[in-house]
Amino acid sequence: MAAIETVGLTKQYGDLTAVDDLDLTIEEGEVFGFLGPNGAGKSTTINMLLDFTRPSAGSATVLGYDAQDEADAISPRVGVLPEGFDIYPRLTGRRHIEFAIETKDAADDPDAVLERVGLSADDAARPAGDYSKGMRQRLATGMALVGDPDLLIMDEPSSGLDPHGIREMQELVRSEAETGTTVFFSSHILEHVEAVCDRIGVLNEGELVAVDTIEGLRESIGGGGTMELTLADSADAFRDAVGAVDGIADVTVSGRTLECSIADPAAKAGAVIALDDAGTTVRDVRIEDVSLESLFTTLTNGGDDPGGRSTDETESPAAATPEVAE
Ligand SMILES: Nc1ncnc2c1ncn2[C@@H]1O[C@H](COP(=O)(O)OP(=O)(O)OP(=O)(O)O)[C@@H](O)[C@H]1O
Repeated sequence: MAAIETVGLTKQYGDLTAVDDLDLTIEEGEVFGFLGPNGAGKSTTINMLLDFTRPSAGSATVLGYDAQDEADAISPRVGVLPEGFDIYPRLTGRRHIEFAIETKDAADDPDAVLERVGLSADDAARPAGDYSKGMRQRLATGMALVGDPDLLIMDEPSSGLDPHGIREMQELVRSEAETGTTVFFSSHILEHVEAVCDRIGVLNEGELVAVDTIEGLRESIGGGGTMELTLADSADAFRDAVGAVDGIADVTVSGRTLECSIADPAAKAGAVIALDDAGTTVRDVRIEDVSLESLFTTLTNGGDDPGGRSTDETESPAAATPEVAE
């Protein structure tokens, strides 16, 4: 059974198609990164999965249940970290966790949950209204983890976290996945997605423009990346030998160094062999894969332009705020 499956899922706001005919399957136990520039439709998709907003067309199942007709069966098994999570300012962190435990009728130990998300006993005793953004994010994550959900849906989980917190979040996501939890998280911070996801889907202007592993995506846009080879001899005499290798393009020479663009990952070994055959010794090799940043830019035509879309934005509800069913 797929953890999430959408078929032709579409959301229209007036003339704006926020999510356009989305077909997506996420398997159980997978860590899936849902990537896209601002306004791409990530939160709208999440809101439809959680029945916070109704699709204009298409359907979705979550943990085998229809996201709209059987939402009551889904919610106890899903942990949600909404974008822009609203805290109750006067309640302590601990009380928030206790509240989540009561609501989900779970048996978690609040202290264990707080520890898991890196909130100390002192922090937990303070009103959440005094928390920093990162502490609020930790608290929201703790609330999402209550009840050992089968599916974690996280909207921008690293928002507000410092580098240490981001690493902890990544470890937490991986350890949840190791226990069989499916993790679906949206982000536009590419490195975070790269660090933890089995696969990513890239949404652009409401349309799914790619779904693959990061490696697969790199290959699909032509491998990419560069290789720098430092030789024992002056590199100029070996430019042609390496340039003749299939999958190597744009060779530039500087002293004993050759820098090659890689169009096919298999060309890396081929280049080293060709240089050896040509009679020189390769002293050092540095490979730089195409960055996820440039991959993202390629897939989203710049990535920073939610424009081209209608501007009749009214409100963009956070996942925490269910929209009145239309
Ligand atoms: N309630 C609403 N009414 C009108 N338009 C909306 C509403 N909610 C979202 N939209 C529009 O739908 C599009 C997708 O928004 P969404 O919040 O899903 O994007 P996102 O990918 O989550 O963006 P971000 O990364 O900035 O959070 C945007 O153009 C947004 O303005």
